[in-house]
Amino acid sequence: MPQYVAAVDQGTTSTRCMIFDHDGAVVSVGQKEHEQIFPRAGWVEHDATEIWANTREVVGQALARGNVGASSIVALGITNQRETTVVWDKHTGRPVYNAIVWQDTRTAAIVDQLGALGGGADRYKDKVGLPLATYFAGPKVRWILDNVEGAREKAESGDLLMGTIDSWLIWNMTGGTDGGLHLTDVSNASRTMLMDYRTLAWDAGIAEEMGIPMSMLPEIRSNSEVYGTGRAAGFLAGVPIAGSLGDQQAATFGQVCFTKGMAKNTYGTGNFMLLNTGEEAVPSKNGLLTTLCYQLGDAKPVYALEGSIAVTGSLVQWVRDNLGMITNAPEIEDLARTVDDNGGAYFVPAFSGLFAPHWRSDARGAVVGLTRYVNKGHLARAVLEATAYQTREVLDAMNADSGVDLTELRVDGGMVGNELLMQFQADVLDVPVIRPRIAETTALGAAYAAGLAVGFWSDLEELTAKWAEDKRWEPEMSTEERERSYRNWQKAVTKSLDWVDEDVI
Ligand SMILES: Nc1ncnc2c1ncn2[C@@H]1O[C@H](COP(=O)(O)OP(=O)(O)O)[C@@H](O)[C@H]1O
Ligand SMILES: O=P(O)(O)OC[C@H](O)CO
Repeated sequence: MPQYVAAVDQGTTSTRCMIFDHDGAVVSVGQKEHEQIFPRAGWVEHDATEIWANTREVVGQALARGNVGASSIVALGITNQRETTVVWDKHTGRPVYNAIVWQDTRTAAIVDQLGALGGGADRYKDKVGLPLATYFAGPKVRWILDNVEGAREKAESGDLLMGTIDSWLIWNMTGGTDGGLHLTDVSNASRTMLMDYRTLAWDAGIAEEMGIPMSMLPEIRSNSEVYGTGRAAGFLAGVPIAGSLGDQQAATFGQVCFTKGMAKNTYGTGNFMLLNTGEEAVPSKNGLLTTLCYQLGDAKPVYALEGSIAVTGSLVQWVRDNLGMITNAPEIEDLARTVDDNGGAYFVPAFSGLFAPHWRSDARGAVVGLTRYVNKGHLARAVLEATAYQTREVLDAMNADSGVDLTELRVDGGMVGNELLMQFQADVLDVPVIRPRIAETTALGAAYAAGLAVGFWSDLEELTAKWAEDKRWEPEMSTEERERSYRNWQKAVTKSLDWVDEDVI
């Protein structure tokens, strides 16, 4: 009987289940979008209960579409939108508040207060590798405990659990209120601001400063080991849950960036470039994050430098949903191809402030360079170019921090189907951009981690041999044009800064 590995990819916009065979080929897919909740400007929430229901549904869809029985699944891997935070009651299994999403900026005041204790944005950076920013999970827990009636008392009496989405799903999959396992993995834990990246243990001092009782925190485990088995009704009963990675680390794993100096860039809701720095954690001087890349069982952890960009594909969604300029995301390419250039317009999508390499929560979106000449086509170009320019900022920081001069960039994610963007990206970076044959690298990476843990695949060499190039874009732009347009982008960024103050929501 053929055997398979399943992966659940719980992303910002949708939840997917993908079933892979031994060659790493996709056998079937189930997918469902969930509601994006925007209660106020800058706030972004998900219903964690809906996410768990969707997870069960898409697993059922994938099994049915592939005509695969649960008994043929040798392992399940999980990968997830990172930093998005759930706090739930361990007796009822109900979240006390919606999940606060990674893009949400409501913790700006908490973050400022913590920085004011000394050290500013760098207060915890030496320990956790991250600047104080609204992006990360710890301050989101603090906000829930401060703002949801009764939550702090319950947390202090040990009745509440916190987790990123991996923890929430694993707890539910393994039985929930009936003995569900409360754990997370090193990659997700490294996004909380609560884990010391050297010891891979929670830092009690930081948790205390953030007002988070240690009893809420999950146990930290490696990315590839059998954590437990599926126990929830109707959910892969008895299947080993054997891999868990944050989605960007999973994509790095799926792109087989197993060697120091290899990097990938994922183009989804946001963009995330990760460079494998080997067993050495490299502190950043240029606005990048020092983060866990992966740890396989008892092996030494592998670290990464990461450039996180908050808004890339979600700008295309915004153009579709809020402006109605297009009816689906790929149409932006057709619109952009109606003109030859951006007509002088630059779009800085600082909807959640600016992440790497700026970390400016006071920034907000700006379109500059407008004249009566600019039309919809030019704006569509400016929207796509924003992704490429933000990636250039991150790549420059990556080269400066690591001393590695990247000679090519492996790409994946929903936006890499956009050929115009991929060519412009190669032009702006002046390095070739390469798309792999299996573009679903996030789910693949989680499947690889789970399959390795149960011996379905033997080692990293076997996985490396499965990677194959699909398409490559070579730089074509003149140096003069590249640098001229990039200077304009940098000027546009300055116009988005210093916008939020007490009068501006
Ligand atoms: N052809 C395209 N051109 C531009 N953007 C696209 C295209 N196809 C998808 N996108 C964008 O990519 C994102 C979806 O990518 P995906 O990797 O599925 O995201 P996530 O994992 O973050 O949910 C959406 O934000 C969408 O707007
Ligand atoms: O769900 P994605 O693919 O947009 O990824 C979100 C990131 O993990 C946020 O850090």
